Amino acid sequence: IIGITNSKAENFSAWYQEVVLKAEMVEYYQEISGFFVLRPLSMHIWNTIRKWFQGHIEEMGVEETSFPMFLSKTSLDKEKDHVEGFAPELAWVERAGDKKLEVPVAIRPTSEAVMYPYYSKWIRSHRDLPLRLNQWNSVVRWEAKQTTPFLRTREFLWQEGHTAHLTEEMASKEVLEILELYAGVYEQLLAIPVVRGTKTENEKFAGGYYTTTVEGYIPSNGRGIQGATSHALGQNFSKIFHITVEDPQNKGQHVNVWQNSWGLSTRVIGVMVMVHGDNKGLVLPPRIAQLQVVFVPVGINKNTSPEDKKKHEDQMDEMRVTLKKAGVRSESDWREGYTPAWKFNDWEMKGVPLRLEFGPKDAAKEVVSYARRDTGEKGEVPIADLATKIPELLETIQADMYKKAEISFREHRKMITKWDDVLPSLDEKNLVLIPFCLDGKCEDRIKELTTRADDNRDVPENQKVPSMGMKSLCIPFEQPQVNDLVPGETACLNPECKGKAQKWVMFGRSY
Ligand SMILES: O=C1CCCN[C@@H]1CCCn1cnc2cc(F)c(Cl)cc2c1=O
Ligand SMILES: [Mg+2]
Repeated sequence: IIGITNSKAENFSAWYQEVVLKAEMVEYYQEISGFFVLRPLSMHIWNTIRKWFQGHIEEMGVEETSFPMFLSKTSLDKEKDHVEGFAPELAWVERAGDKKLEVPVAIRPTSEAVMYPYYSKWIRSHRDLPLRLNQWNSVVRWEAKQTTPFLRTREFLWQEGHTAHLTEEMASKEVLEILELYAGVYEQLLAIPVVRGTKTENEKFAGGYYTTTVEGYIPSNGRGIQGATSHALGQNFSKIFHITVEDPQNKGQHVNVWQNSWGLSTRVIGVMVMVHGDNKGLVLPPRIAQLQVVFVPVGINKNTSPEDKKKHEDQMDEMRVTLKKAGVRSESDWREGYTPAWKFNDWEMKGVPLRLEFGPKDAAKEVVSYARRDTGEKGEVPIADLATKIPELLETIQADMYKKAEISFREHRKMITKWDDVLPSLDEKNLVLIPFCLDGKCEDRIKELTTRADDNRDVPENQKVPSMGMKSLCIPFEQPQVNDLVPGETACLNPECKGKAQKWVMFGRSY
């Protein structure tokens, strides 16, 4: 059979793996586990994101760089306090050919330690600021947990931006500008809504000052997922790596620069698959679809005369030219020996946003019949109107996909003011907004209190209720304007906590 055999609702992880394989997005790298091949469909999505993001950061004055992919042990030891937690993820090269390396080198898991010694060398005067460099590369983190395509892989493509500023204000302004671009990648390109906020102390980048984040929501299992992060590093790294400039305000004094670092990875593709995919397979938002429209000839068979077939082909080619001029990426599927129905399934599995069926009856009426991949809605478009109606239809599909995901996310963000309502709400696939004291120990306890003893043993796979506890996802910039939380007065929701709530914090089971 072609098509997806796993049901998204019944077995989400099996469904996901089947979709990314059958839609020809990835291949498992059989030789070494945790690594994957990105195939053209995925690379088109990544390159569309890259072009969009690159255009925007160039406007901001960010320049591109490329640093070596290896870290020396010495430079890693400089920041050993924050590296220690990550040590198990580091991949090392100990030998070249049959020669042992004097000093083993690590493959970059991120590039702070590679880049910042050179920031120290290049940044002398405040006129060298702001220094803003970004690199598009891949990094390796030898994950111990189960890997899965796009979402958790031992190597992934990303961009990592690293900037240095004279003042905290200039740095913090950029942190938010970049975060807004990350939100744009999700909301403008991938039709996925995200909540913008700040990470709590427990969840932020330990080496940094504060972390801002865009958080996504996966309706199938009600879990939150970190979309991308934009960190203010404060002066932490400029102290470690001695990146200073002479203070223009008072000569002779040296100040440590204020730094940011920000990253978005191919994880975004996995989020898109999970949010929009269905039981027929991938559903691609038109703006990132390599193939936006596929023409499938119908009503053509062995009884069709050669001249009629030729005429039909010419008409379809003409329509494709019209669409190309209108900026629409389309193909015709003239594969021999496959029925239209087979072709419909195949293109639906690959997520093509819009199918145009064209047969002799359509030709006689001078129309083409369409079928939307997101809703299945069918209709007709006069051939004469293709150049305007098809781009409009694609934009409608893009907007409707976003709207559907936005409603689903909004309806599954619940403000909770009674502790006993938390678990039932999580079990209904919600994220929760709770009055929280912001204390890291309290957060640890909340995770424990919401971890269900694994009494799922005898429950069939698709009824298994996740037993994982809830983590904080972010402190949303947009705080609910209700008087259920008076900062410093309302109690923290954790029944064991004596503290006072400071903020509404979004918690949930998460990736
Ligand atoms: O998230 C970003 C955006 C782009 C630039 N970097 C930051 C922070 C990265 C944190 N992080 C994340 N993972 C790591 C894994 C490691 F093995 C080591 Cl040694 C360090 C880290 C580590 O610092
Ligand atoms: Mg990690």
